[in-house]
Amino acid sequence: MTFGVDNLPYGVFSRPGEAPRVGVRYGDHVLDLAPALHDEVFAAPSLNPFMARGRTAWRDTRALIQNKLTDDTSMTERHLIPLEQVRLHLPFEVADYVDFYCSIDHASNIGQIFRPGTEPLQPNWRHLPVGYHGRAGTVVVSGTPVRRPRGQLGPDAFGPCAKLDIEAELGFVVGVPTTLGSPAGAFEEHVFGVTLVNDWSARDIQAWEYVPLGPFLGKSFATSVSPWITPLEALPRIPGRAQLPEPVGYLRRQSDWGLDISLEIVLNGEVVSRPPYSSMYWTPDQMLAHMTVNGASLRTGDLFASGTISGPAPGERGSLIELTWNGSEPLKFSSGETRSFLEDGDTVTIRARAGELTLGEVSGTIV
Ligand SMILES: O=C(O)/C=C/C(=O)CC(=O)CC(=O)O
Ligand SMILES: [Ca+2]
Ligand SMILES: [Mg+2]
Repeated sequence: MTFGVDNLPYGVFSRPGEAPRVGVRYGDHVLDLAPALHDEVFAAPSLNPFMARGRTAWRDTRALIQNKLTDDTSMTERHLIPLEQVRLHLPFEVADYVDFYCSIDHASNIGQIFRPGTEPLQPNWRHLPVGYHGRAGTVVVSGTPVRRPRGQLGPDAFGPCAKLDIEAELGFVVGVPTTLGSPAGAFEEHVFGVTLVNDWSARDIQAWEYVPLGPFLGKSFATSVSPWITPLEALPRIPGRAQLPEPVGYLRRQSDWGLDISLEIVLNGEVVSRPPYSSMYWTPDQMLAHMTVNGASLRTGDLFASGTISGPAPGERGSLIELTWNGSEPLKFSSGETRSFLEDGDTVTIRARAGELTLGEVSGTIV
């Protein structure tokens, strides 16, 4: 089964006229958790109250659901709702949103495109996971239409973005908060699970506005996430890749948090790229350590994303600006159409697998 008992991602769903509540995906059904487990925490319209309970509760709940689905089938069948009957909502209330820049291949490509003739990686890049704070309020669930942004495109140019792009990323969702002034503990004590992210980017707005403070309006108009949060516990882990120079103390890895996740980017029904998460330079435990080393606190519902996932091969790039080399090498489709950047009506879907496990997909159409 595609979404079997080894997977069990969490989401928020409703049927027409019903209040949104928490469920778990099982095959082509959603298990309605509040009545199935007799626990009102799942009657909430977001995962936040459950995520705040912490790792022991996450583990116990997962084991309980697995037992009920395998042993207690008559009981659970009453609470399994076919997916086609439900609407899926934003699964958690997004507290803060941070976006990193952890792919060495993406950073090298973007450096060459935006700063030709200079060293593509900035001097800090191998010493810390570079990131910026994004806009939590414009994180939307998969399926939400994305309106082409307008803005300043240069000194005397204002209008609709002409270089609308995607960024295929993995997002990490925080369950357990910290208090202001104390750095976070172990990664697995705080992070509940992962979601696929499309960090829509207006390259022309970005290129003009972002010096020297970083991305602002070029990325704040919409960020899409998948409706299903895959629990960390379900994901196979691998060692992170070698890092040179060795990172400073607080960034040294304590355990393996590399993830062997294979992504696919689908544009109007055709696969245009296959980015491998295993090629990321900085691992998510390092992102969390960096984000909190100054004493900044975490809140339940914080989302931090990996940054665009690009592998070393041309067919593994996680954005159109890289895949088309800033529009100079347009993509060709079987219909004969070509694309440099997104046009109105285009639909982009990012999907992923971790070994045998399927992750929920994130999709959006430009309007
Ligand atoms: O290096 C630059 O000038 C620009 C970088 C990006 O646009 C990438 C970004 O926002 C972070 C990421 O997704 O990797
Ligand atoms: Ca990004
Ligand atoms: Mg964004």
